[in-house]
Amino acid sequence: MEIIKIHHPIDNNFKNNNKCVLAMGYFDGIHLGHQKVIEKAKEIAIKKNLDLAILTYDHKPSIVYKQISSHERRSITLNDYKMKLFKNLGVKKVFLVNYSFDFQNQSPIEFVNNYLIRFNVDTVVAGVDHTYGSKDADMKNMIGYSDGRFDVCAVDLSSFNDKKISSTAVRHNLDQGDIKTVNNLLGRPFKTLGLVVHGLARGRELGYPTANIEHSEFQWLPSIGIYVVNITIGDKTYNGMASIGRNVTFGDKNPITVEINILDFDHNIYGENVSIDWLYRIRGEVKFDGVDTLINQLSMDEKFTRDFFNKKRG
Ligand SMILES: Cc1cc2nc3c(=O)[nH]c(=O)nc-3n(C[C@H](O)[C@H](O)[C@H](O)COP(=O)(O)O)c2cc1C
Ligand SMILES: Nc1ncnc2c1ncn2[C@@H]1O[C@H](COP(=O)(O)OP(=O)(O)O)[C@@H](O)[C@H]1O
Repeated sequence: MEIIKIHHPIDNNFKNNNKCVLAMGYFDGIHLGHQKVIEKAKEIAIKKNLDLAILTYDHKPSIVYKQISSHERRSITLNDYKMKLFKNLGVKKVFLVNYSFDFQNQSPIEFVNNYLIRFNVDTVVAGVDHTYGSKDADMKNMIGYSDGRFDVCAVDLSSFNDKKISSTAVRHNLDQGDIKTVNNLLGRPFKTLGLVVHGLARGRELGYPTANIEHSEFQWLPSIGIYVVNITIGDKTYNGMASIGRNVTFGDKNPITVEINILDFDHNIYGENVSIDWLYRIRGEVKFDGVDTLINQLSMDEKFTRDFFNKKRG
């Protein structure tokens, strides 16, 4: 898969040689609704024997419109992982556009002429509610802007349990810690990438060593709580139980850390790049009155986690 980074204004000489079917969107999360849009584009591309391409943006378009908090600034899928998911969906080419004030300030017809025509589009596919800049830049009007030069396909919104599937819904459920719903909306386990760093070396004294995972500040994480996870190191995947929290038993002012005790595992993994699949929320974080009650709870969490994986297998 080729990734073409574009800064506005796009080079006058830019021309994509192969005709393509283009799916457009920021696609944060690549949830089932996004997948339906990309699958539709893929279906058309296969039928017409053309390349499947994506037009997406390097950061959230909303940062151009207003000041957003560092909490809102985060994404469900960071760019590297997003590109991997596109590749898995059969995408040949990604046009990764720097979303800036000048880019969004183009008129819709300028956007079509500057970008879509240069991308050599045969068909443009997006969700019915997709917009691509200022006023009137919607999918209904796209047919007029195309002026017969390409086809336009607006894909109906997908729903789950009668509710619209959206990135907002995924983020809301992450904030609620409702991983089961998150994973239903994504159609796969929610995944984050991170690096194993040193903590306070308290875990091994508790009998539950925990790999401390450093994340990108731009990664949207599940809310504080205890979760069943899979952790992948290299090409091996292990079962584990994770804590996202402030380790409140040891003080109220600790920073939020992500820590994972890996079951049936005993190895030094500092410095490993790992990926975590978030599978189930066990409970909230509790301030215990001492180390013994925390250890007792950890052994119950371990039992819950083992049962979870045994049931999955059975
Ligand atoms: C499954 C699991 C559940 C945990 N639950 C709690 C909890 O409810 N309350 C708490 O204060 N700490 C909890 N912890 C965090 C431990 O306090 C933490 O792992 C320990 O302080 C080790 O920290 P260290 O990695 O800095 O050595 C939990 C950790 C794990 C792995
Ligand atoms: N079962 C295990 N789960 C997690 N980490 C383990 C395990 N066995 C060994 N380790 C190693 O021990 C480290 C965690 O030990 P811990 O005492 O909690 O120290 P720290 O506070 O530095 O994380 C991990 O980063 C990893 O290198």
